[in-house]
Amino acid sequence: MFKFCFSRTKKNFKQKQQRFYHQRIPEEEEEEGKKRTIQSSNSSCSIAIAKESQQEHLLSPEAITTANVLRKKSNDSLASESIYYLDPSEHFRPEHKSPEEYRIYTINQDDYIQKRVFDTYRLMHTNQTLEFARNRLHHWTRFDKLKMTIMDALENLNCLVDESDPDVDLPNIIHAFQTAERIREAHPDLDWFHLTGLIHDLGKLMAVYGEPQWAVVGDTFPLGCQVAKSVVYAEQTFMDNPDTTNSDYNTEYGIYQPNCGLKQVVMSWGHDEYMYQVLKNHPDCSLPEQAFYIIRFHSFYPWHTGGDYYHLCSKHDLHMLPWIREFNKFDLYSKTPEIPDIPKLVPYYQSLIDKYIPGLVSW
Ligand SMILES: O[C@H]1[C@H](O)[C@@H](O)[C@H](O)[C@@H](O)[C@H]1O
Ligand SMILES: [Fe+2]
Repeated sequence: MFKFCFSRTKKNFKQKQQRFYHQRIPEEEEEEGKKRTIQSSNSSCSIAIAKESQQEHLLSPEAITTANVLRKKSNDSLASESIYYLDPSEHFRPEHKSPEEYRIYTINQDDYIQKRVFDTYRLMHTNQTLEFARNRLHHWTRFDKLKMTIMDALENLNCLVDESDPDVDLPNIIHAFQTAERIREAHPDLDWFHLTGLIHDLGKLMAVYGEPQWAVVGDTFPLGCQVAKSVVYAEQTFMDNPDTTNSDYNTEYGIYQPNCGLKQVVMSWGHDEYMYQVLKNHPDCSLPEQAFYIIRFHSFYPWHTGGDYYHLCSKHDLHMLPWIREFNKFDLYSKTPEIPDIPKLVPYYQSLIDKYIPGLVSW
């Protein structure tokens, strides 16, 4: 049984209050909810990953798997432990944004979201080197961390707020269902596409299990070659990255051959590549090729939206680009304050999981 709650600092909650209708869950109900979730949760998933990091916006894995109280913990000292329930019945909030109001990246340190986004990219662009990405690929593609179904993995996204995203300040599971439902509305017959929308960001699970957000979330970019201008904060955030002064890596092609194809390119390490690898490794995954491709490159904005890096693309990449662009519309513009009625949607998406990615998945 899904329950979508999270606690907020008083300050943040005030901001949120302007955007959401919510309802405080009284203490007894909170306890009740806890019991219900424990009874119905699948507690069998084993966790073999170090649980060292208790980062902001993350709940410890124990808390998720044992109590399964789906709420977000803040490190802010003002944090109240109040639990708020986002009421899914209140659709159609007034303040929808126009397309131009999405993906705003400024260096305004007074805006807490912009500051959070900038800080995440600063860390990412300082620490993502070719060597780092190769190392993380090796680490995460051992698939020896845990075994968990797709639905349980999704549930874990309940406690992750993506710190790189200026357009979402909600747990990522909400974004998953928002994207999936938008695709379903526009392409009712493409059930694999609905499921792709639902799981495209599932690789962010790495952040719940210890990987810092700068190595999980955010737009991706190729390593081992020059950074293009369309990479967000390209001018302000790469000065401390050692690869930018390595003469093997800082030319237009760097280590790559012309039109070698994106599958040859080492991208900055993150949730796209990880989820692609997880699905590729799952023996019973029957999603079509487009789904794999969308999942692998949906965050490569400097290419699919910025128009850079075409010199590394193969014909196949160009052939797949329309799918990425089609997907991107729903991924990006579904980021609204409308909260989908997730429990109601679960049976439909469970049927798609059973069809395309059944069973326990190795993470
Ligand atoms: O695909 C998206 C996109 O790249 C966003 O810009 C980023 O903030 C998110 O982390 C990612 O999931
Ligand atoms: Fe993503």
